[in-house]
Amino acid sequence: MTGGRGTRRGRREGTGRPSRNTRAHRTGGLALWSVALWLLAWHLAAFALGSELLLPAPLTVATHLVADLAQPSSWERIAFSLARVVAGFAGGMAVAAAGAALAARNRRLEELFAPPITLAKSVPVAAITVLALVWLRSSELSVLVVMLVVVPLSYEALLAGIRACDPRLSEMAEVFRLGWRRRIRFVLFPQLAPALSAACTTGLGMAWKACVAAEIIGIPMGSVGEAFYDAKVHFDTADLFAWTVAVVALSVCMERLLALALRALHAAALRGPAAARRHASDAHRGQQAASASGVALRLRNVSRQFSPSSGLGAVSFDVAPGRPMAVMAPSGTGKTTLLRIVAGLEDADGDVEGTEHARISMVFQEDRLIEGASVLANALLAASPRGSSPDEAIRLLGSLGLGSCLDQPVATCSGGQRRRVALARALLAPHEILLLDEPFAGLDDSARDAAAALVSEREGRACMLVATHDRRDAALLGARVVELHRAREGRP
Ligand SMILES: Nc1ncnc2c1ncn2[C@@H]1O[C@H](COP(=O)(O)OP(=O)(O)OP(=O)(O)O)[C@@H](O)[C@H]1O
Repeated sequence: MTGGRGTRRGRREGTGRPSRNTRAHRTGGLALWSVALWLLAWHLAAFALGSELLLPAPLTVATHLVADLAQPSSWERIAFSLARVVAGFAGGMAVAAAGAALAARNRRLEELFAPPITLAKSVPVAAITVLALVWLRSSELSVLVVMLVVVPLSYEALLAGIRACDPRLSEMAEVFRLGWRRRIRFVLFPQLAPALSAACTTGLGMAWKACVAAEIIGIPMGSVGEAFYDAKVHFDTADLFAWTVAVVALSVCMERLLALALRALHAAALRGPAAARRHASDAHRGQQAASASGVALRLRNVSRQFSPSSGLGAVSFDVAPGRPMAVMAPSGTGKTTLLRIVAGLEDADGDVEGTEHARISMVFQEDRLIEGASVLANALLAASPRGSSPDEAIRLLGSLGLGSCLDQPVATCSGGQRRRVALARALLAPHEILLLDEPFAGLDDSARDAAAALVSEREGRACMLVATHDRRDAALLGARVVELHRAREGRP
């Protein structure tokens, strides 16, 4: 069995202090020694120049900064500009997210958005600011300028992120009919998190730059930009540097806070249904996921031609509830294609009856798990809150030999463990039709026997269709066998 290996890996991942590499990664490479070295270089340069007007020393700047921050009016300035940065950033992110979601669905919309995005990317901040001054008061100006800087950056990062999402996970969500909350939380958000994080951090850094630049031009009263302007006209270079340091510190702090918040949100999202374990009731004990079925699956002349030499040849058979059917054929004959047709993921010629009102559950050819989520959260992903309880999931996972790694992220599980998680998810999802594509691939003999026994015991009333290369699987599940034939040109 492979459980031990996975558990050890899980312990490595799950506990202990972060490694040096992780810590360096989390600080974004801003190591203390490096900052100290650059401060020293600044100090030496200021000493060599010997002119406070041209380049004040770091200590002088620090003194000015402390003096500035001791005045309540400085905090009012910071609050004024911060509010505009936050408003522009939030508005920009919202516009970018909506635009990217629309553009990802429709190429025409992407083409429509391309010119304004290119324009917003290439027009200088100063030009936008001067133009915007024609329409807006200087106090509102920075919100618009920040938005115009944040939108193109975030739009492109988010669009690339959406495009990189795994369509196989979307199919999984479709087959299990996951509600929109679970889709966003488990399918979309974990995949988009890196793009979202990149968009947020670069967007926020640019937001401060754009806001201060707009304020230096528009000079709204009581803003950070006005402080910059005042320092400039009074040749107070030290004050200019002090405000620059304040803005950089604010920008970096906000960036870090946002990254932390996103990481926490990501972790919380993936904890998912497993958290419900604490509140599990025993009310559902012994209840089976498969509903009383009565559904019969009828296939008549079902075929799918992908090319003259590949696809599924015409096939007709019935699957009655409680009478499993195994489709067997050499590799490339169309077993997966047939299961995908029944699941509604593939168009086909011929008739498929019995799926219209039936709920379908499936073990896909690939595991299609939510990588960052735990074994238990994955198993419960498609379970109905009113159907399978966390207690039932824990018992089922225990029967499959996964009792010791319930909280382990599936990304750290072995191939055989992952296969059993995918099987548990399919068994716990409410269904009348169960489609199993090579369900025991990667399992050793004893794990295969145990898994097959569990499936037979639980699925007494479901319509079960299994694709396999192996006659033993059919025998273990007590399934009748239907042989498939390869599609031939001109003869489906
Ligand atoms: N979307 C597709 N576009 C083009 N050809 C496809 C597509 N899906 C499957 N095929 C082709 O159809 C044939 C049947 O594929 P399928 O995956 O259904 O076979 P299989 O019997 O499940 O094979 P295996 O046992 O290796 O998984 C293959 O030749 C495959 O290349």
